[in-house]
Amino acid sequence: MSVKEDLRLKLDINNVFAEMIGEEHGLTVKELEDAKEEALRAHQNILEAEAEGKMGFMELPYKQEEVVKELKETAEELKDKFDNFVVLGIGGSALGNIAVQTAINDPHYNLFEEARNGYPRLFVSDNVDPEGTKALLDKLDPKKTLFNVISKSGSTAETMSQFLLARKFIADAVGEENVGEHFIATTSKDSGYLIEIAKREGMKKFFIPDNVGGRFSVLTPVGLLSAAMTGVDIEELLDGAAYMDKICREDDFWKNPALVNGLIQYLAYKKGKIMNVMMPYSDRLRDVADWYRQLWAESLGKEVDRQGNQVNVGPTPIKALGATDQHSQAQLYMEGPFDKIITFLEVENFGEELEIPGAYQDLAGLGYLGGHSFDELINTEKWATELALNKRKRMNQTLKVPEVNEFTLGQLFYFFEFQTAVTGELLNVNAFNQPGVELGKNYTYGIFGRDGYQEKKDEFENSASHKDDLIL
Ligand SMILES: O=P(O)(O)OC[C@H]1O[C@H](O)[C@H](O)[C@@H](O)[C@@H]1O
Repeated sequence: MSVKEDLRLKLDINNVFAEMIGEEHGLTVKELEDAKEEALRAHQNILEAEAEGKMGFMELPYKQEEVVKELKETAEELKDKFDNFVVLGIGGSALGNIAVQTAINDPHYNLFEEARNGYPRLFVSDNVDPEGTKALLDKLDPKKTLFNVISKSGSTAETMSQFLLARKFIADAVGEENVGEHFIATTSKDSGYLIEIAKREGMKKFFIPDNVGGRFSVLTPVGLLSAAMTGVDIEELLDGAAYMDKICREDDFWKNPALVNGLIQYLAYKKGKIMNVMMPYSDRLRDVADWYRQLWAESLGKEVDRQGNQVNVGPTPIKALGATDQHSQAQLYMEGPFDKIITFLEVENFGEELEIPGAYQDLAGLGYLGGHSFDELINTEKWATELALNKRKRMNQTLKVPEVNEFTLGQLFYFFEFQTAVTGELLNVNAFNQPGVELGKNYTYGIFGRDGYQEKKDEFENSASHKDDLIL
């Protein structure tokens, strides 16, 4: 067995079957068998769309040699020049960066980390809360700070507002003429304002392929630059994705976990499991669940199907963290409505063997802990939760991650992206647009636009939908 085989993700779907959790709430193997042709058709459609150049995310593991070289050179050149590397982006232009950072560099990654191993500190600023935004700038020495503005559209209000502020912050410190050296733009090659600005200011630029949507873009320079700047092995990330891609191309249904799971998710949804919980038992995978939430929600939550019929479909993704949320969410998952399918992410080997010291042997309810290790404890808690869910007839399954590293993380990203495409096909929706979000963006623009902000705000507040609001 090669080293890479040792690192292959394993999907354990036993606990979705009726034999395990009961006729009424589970799926039967026959149901999957009967529907497997639908999944294979979905698979075929995806491969055909890929051949037409419409599935950009599937090209990423293979077609980025030049980009990877440039990313690595850039990181090598700039990592010593700057103490701080700040990503300005939102949604698909932020969540992947955070997920990589938490998984590979620091399981407790947050905005205020210390510098490590000669790499700059990474900050990801993905909101426009005035206090948070100001607090971040207060932490930075502008002369030692490099911003990476990420926006595929190049016009997202939150990101561009942050950019305008960051630009002034830098210009005030180093002068207008040097602004460009403190910014890298990651955007579409030829649409939107960011590319125009990048050219004007002489910024370094990286591009997001047109056929890769924001939420599928973690393995483009969107996610790869901050990874490279902080010492993550980006080639291993892409190798992991390529390895999973091969598995996802398998046209024997039962050998293709993305097909099997895409179909399970679809059938579960049809059976009323409209809530989709992702629960890693691992701090490192905490933000993968957050990244997945956007992927699943924006891809599958749709008003119309491919033929334009109103359908209003979409499972609601929920993120949880084991064991923490056993003490917050588990009660609902165990006894609440039968409307959930839970996916656990289980890590087989943690990087740390931490023993629980033995003491108080005379106290039976405590003495049993000593001598075990924390990795035994967290996984035992996961197994116990799984058993309790089975006893309550709750559909659940486990994706086993041999260990968390770049190669397995690349597999995880790719697996979920492919599975999302499959479930989108089965739901007969376009998994690659987000018209609902665009409407909100347009309203922001309409209200916030240059002229008459106050009048428009008053009009909005007095509009019919707000008139009857209860004022506390
Ligand atoms: O990268 P940008 O164009 O700035 O887009 C950032 C985000 O904007 C919207 O909210 C879209 O629905 C997301 O899919 C996207 O990731």
